[in-house]
Amino acid sequence: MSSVAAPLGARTGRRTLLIWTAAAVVYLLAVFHRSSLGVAGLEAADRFHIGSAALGTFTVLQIGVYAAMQVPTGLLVDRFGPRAVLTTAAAFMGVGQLLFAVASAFPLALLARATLGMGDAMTFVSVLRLCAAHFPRDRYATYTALTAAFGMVGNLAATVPLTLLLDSAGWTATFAAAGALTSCYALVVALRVRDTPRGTPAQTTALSAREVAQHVRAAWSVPGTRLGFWVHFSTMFAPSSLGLLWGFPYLVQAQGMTAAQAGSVLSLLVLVALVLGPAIGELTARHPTARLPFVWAYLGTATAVWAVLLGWPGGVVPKPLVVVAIGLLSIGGPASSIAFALARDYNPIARVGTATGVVNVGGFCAITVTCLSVGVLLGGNTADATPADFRVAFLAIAVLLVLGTWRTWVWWRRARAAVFAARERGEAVPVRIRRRVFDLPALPVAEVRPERVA
Ligand SMILES: N[C@@H](Cc1c[nH]cn1)C(=O)NCC(=O)O
Repeated sequence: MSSVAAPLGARTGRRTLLIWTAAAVVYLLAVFHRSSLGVAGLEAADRFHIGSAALGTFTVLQIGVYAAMQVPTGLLVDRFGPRAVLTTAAAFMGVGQLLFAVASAFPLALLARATLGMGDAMTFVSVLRLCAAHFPRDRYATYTALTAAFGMVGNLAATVPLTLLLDSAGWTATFAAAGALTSCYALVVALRVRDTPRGTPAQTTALSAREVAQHVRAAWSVPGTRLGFWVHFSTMFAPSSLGLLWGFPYLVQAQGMTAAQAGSVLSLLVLVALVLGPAIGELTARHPTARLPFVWAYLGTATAVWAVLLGWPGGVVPKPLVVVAIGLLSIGGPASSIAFALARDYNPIARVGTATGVVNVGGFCAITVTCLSVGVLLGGNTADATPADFRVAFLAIAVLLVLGTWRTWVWWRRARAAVFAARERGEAVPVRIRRRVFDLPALPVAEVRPERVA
């Protein structure tokens, strides 16, 4: 299958940038809606008469729905194109938020958040599929990172601006306005977004039920996709789990910070990602061979950070060290975007949506497992948890980090072996790498099917 994306080194036109911006705004809205409970948590507890455990259910449900929807989303976007899926995503998020605005009972509110989660789930993969079609391969990492930066802006909008709106306009008006605006934006997407550059054919494929399974299997069996899955798994879950659920109680209850201090420290997760993300995207776009060394540097740093946080006697760490630790962990968000460049590089364009969905499952599975495990290990009563309790509960993060690092190592070596084998067959490979002492011995050529390496 050939790629009809723009050629390498091609200039990006104004029209392409407008199409991408219209699509990336949907992701900005998705992250805004996703994060909106962060500042509305106390009000939600009051409104739905629920405690902190039930409040956590909102987050776990939303992230669980998101993870479960990634492969279906990838398939949908490969079948119908990003415009149709993004339009549906904006409509889902709008309806979900409108429902949340008027819900006064917990079950209805859960349904609203699940609807929102469905829309959210359809967004990022669609925007990246659009990037793959509109930008040359050597700009993909840059636009992936810039798309992620739009998300960070959405996250920021869900902090102080949303707090002010909630304070002045109240729950129903605020969420109804956010929902209505998002529903209307679905129209903008339908009218403005184009799946492919002008003059190029559609890149969608209709598949039978049997072919759907083959399509997913084909994406999953590519060593580059599998490496992306584990890179995403290992890098993104810690900063996201802290930002979405456990960071605030950890900083307040285990580290003795005030609510305001904890909020400021957690805002580092967004600010560092916003500033460093595009720089990391540009660096890895220019130097694809730096992708995995960067991931290893992050994983080494994260291991050291957790060793300090969890190994500190008594569990109460000096505050400046906590700030540095959170700052370093926040690099995991931008580092996780490297995983999408791997999916893009090692899959044909018609399968990039599905491969991106597969990769995105990695991080969100790890976030779901972390959020649930930490809650279970804390014993359900977060309000009474001590620093020692948090140390035990956060061991779940250490376990997932070790698992993710090990699998990344395994699939890195396999992906490199596949690249060497493809090169020996005279095929074009996306990165120029040299054999190292840690590389696997050369695979028999028959073990690496041609379509595994683009
Ligand atoms: N790579 C992340 C996004 C990110 C980048 N910088 C900080 N976070 C990702 O996988 N996003 C998917 C999503 O739907 O948010």
